[in-house]
Amino acid sequence: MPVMDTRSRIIINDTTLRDGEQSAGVAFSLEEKLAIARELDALGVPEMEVGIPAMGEEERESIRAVAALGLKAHLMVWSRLASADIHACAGLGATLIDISAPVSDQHLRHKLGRDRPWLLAEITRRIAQARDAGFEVCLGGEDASRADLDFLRCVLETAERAGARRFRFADTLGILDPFAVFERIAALRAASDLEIEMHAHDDLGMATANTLAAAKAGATHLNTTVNGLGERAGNAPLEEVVMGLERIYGMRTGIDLKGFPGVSHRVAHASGRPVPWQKSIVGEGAFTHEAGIHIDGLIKHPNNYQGFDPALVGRSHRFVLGKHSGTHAVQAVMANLGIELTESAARRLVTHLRAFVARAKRSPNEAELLVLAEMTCAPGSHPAERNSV
Ligand SMILES: CC(=O)SCCNC(=O)CCNC(=O)[C@H](O)C(C)(C)COP(=O)(O)OP(=O)(O)OC[C@H]1O[C@@H](n2cnc3c(N)ncnc32)[C@H](O)[C@@H]1OP(=O)(O)O
Ligand SMILES: O=C(O)CCC(=O)C(=O)O
Repeated sequence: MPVMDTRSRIIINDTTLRDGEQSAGVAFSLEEKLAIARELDALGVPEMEVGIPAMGEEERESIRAVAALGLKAHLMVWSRLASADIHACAGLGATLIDISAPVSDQHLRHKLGRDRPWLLAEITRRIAQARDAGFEVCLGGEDASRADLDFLRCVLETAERAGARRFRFADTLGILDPFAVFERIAALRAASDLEIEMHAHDDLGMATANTLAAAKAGATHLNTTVNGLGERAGNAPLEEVVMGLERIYGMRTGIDLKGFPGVSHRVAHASGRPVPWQKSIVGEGAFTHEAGIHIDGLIKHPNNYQGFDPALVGRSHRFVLGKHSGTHAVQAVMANLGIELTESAARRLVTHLRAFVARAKRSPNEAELLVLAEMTCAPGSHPAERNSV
């Protein structure tokens, strides 16, 4: 098993503006595209895939506008394995091109109506064309997960000979698991000097794990999208991949983790795809606690119930009271509202809380909590146990 060199730096190639926008029904306005590009650049994302020039003049204009921002990030454009597509990519200000080549027999036969020899010859021709147009070339291996591994080795060899610098391994349908990704990327790593970029989809909920497995097997570049936005079930989320690399493997990506909430909010708003409440890192619930034992543990020492400090990603712990609250949580939350409760008053409040949540199917807000506290401490309900502060 090849061991990843944790001193090397993995390059994030974020494709929110290409595969992210391919999410059904999503269309960024020019202003939204520019704002997302600026924000990703400010976070230190080193590469961005910013669009598909073959789509037409409006798309090309938006790519020119992103390039005109003069960002630090290198810009990539996406192209089919077709002369006209590559031609459309020229002169827009992007330095990198991803030329997408379907590499599985399924796609070759049943999508393009072609065969393997045709593909190898076409790869050579189109990479030469893109190099002549001044591009650094990534050959995109569409449906690489279903491609024959020996043929894939041939594809990489052909691409390298033609002047490509990178091969993108696309798990187009999101069908691999991390062990299979590791094996395939390690095999290609051993066979080729090309940069290797992993492009994962989340159809089986494996996108982040597969992307990290690729990094461990020697991939040099990883595709991400903010919030995991993307085709069907989406792509590997930027925030998860970066945190996984940094926290699990100790690899620095150079990306400002504290900027995740801001860019997540911007992309959720621009795409009209809200972030699920429980979504890791950027979801509202990711650092929200109700369970009594957890809140008691967090009060005693944060490391009891945190895998990493939420401040690292610009977040903080939030305590809510509900069905699963314990007395320590009740005392802590009420103290924040200026009400000191004895343990026995807190116990009675827990009973009121449970009744409230069973009725309302949600946690009480601040005003409702104060009413519950009043009920708990009302005459006949041991008022001596409450000390307003
Ligand atoms: C897995 C991925 O994410 S790949 C990226 C997919 N992204 C998109 O499709 C979004 C943008 N797409 C578009 O705007 C349009 O599909 C366009 C402009 C690219 C093409 O539109 P059209 O010319 O109307 O073709 P249409 O989309 O109907 O069909 C796709 C054509 O591209 C061909 N094609 C598909 N992939 C490739 C490829 N990698 N290389 C060469 N040809 C390809 C198909 O075989 C088909 O060709 P055919 O007409 O000879 O059968
Ligand atoms: O560049 C490529 O070929 C990959 C395209 C893609 O988005 C995918 O296969 O999921």
